[in-house]
Amino acid sequence: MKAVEVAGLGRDFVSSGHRVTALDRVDFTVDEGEIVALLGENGAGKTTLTKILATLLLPSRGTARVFGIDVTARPEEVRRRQSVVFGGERGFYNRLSARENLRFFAMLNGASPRGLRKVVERSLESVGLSDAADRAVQTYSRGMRQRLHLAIGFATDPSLVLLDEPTIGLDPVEAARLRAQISALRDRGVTILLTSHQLLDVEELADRVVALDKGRVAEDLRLADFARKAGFAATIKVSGSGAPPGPGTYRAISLRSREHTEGVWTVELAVEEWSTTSLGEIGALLDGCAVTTFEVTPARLEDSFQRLYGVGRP
Ligand SMILES: Nc1ncnc2c1ncn2[C@@H]1O[C@H](COP(=O)(O)OP(=O)(O)OP(=O)(O)O)[C@@H](O)[C@H]1O
Repeated sequence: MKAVEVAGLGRDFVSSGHRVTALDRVDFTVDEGEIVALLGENGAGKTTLTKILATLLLPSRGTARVFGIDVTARPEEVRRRQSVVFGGERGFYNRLSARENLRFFAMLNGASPRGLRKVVERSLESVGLSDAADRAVQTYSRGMRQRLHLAIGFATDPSLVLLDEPTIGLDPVEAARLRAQISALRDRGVTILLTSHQLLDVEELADRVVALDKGRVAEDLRLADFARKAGFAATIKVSGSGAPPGPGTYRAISLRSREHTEGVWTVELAVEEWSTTSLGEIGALLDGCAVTTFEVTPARLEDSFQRLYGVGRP
C-alpha cells in the first residue's frame, strides 16, 4: 500500500475577488518507508499540499489518501497515523520543561498513559535532549527547539511524518546533527514527506524529489536521476607532469579548463554521465600522460538544479 496517494488534487483560493489556483491536477505517490522531498519556489503550492495532507485544509477537487485513508472523508483516522512537524519558535509551553512539553503533547497526540514515561525518555534520548530535559523551553536555542519539535513529532510512532523546513535557521553543525537524527528516526521505517528549500537536507535525506511549479508537478524523480537529467554527473580534476593532454573532441565529457605552468599541467573535465563512452574518452584523453593526481567530485543536487533551472530554484 502507498503511504501517500494524491490524484487530480486541486485547491483554489479567492483573494481580493480573484481566484488563485494554488494546486492544479496534482498526482503523485509516496511509498512506505520512503523520504520524498517536496520542492518548489515560493508560492508553488507546497504549504497548501502539506496542509491538505495534514487535514488542516480541504481540497477543492481530487483526492488525497494516507495509507489508503481519504483525508477528507476520515480525517481523524489519518491524524492517528501521522504527525506534522512544522517547527519554528512556537508550539510549546515555554515555561514548562522539555520533558513536560513532550509528555503533554505525546498524550494529546494519542500516546497511552501506560508506557508514557518510556516513550518520553526514548524520544528525548533520540534527539540528544536527555541532559537538558528539565530546563524550561524558553531557555532553549533554536536548534534545541527544532530537536524538541522532532521528538514530539516522532514520539507516538507515526507511520507518516510531514516535516517542514527542519533545518531552517540552524548553524551548519546543528543542521548536520538534526539531519543525522532524522536519518536515524527514518530507520524505524517511518515515511517522511519533507518540505525544504535547503538542498543539503534534500540531498542527504531524500530518496525522491517531487518539484511543484505554479501548483503543478513539474518533476517527480529519484535523486540520482536529477544528475542524469541535468546532463552532469561529476567533475574531474587531473594534474600531471610532462606533456599535457591534447584538446580532442569528445561526446560524453567536456573540457572545462586547462592550465600548464612550470612543467605541471591541470585539466578540469565535466562528465555528463558515467558510461563506457565517458570512461573510454577519459582514458583516451589521458593516454600517454604522466598523471599525478586524479580528483573526482560527484555533481551536487545544487549543480543539477542550477543546470536545469538556472539560479534561484527551488
Ligand atoms: N489563504 C490563502 N488565500 C489566498 N491565497 C492563498 C492562500 N494560501 C495560499 N495562497 C496562494 O496559493 C499559492 C500557493 O501558496 P503556498 O503557500 O501553498 O506556496 P508554498 O510553495 O508553500 O510557498 P512558500 O515556499 O513561500 O511557503 C500562492 O499563490 C499563495 O499566494
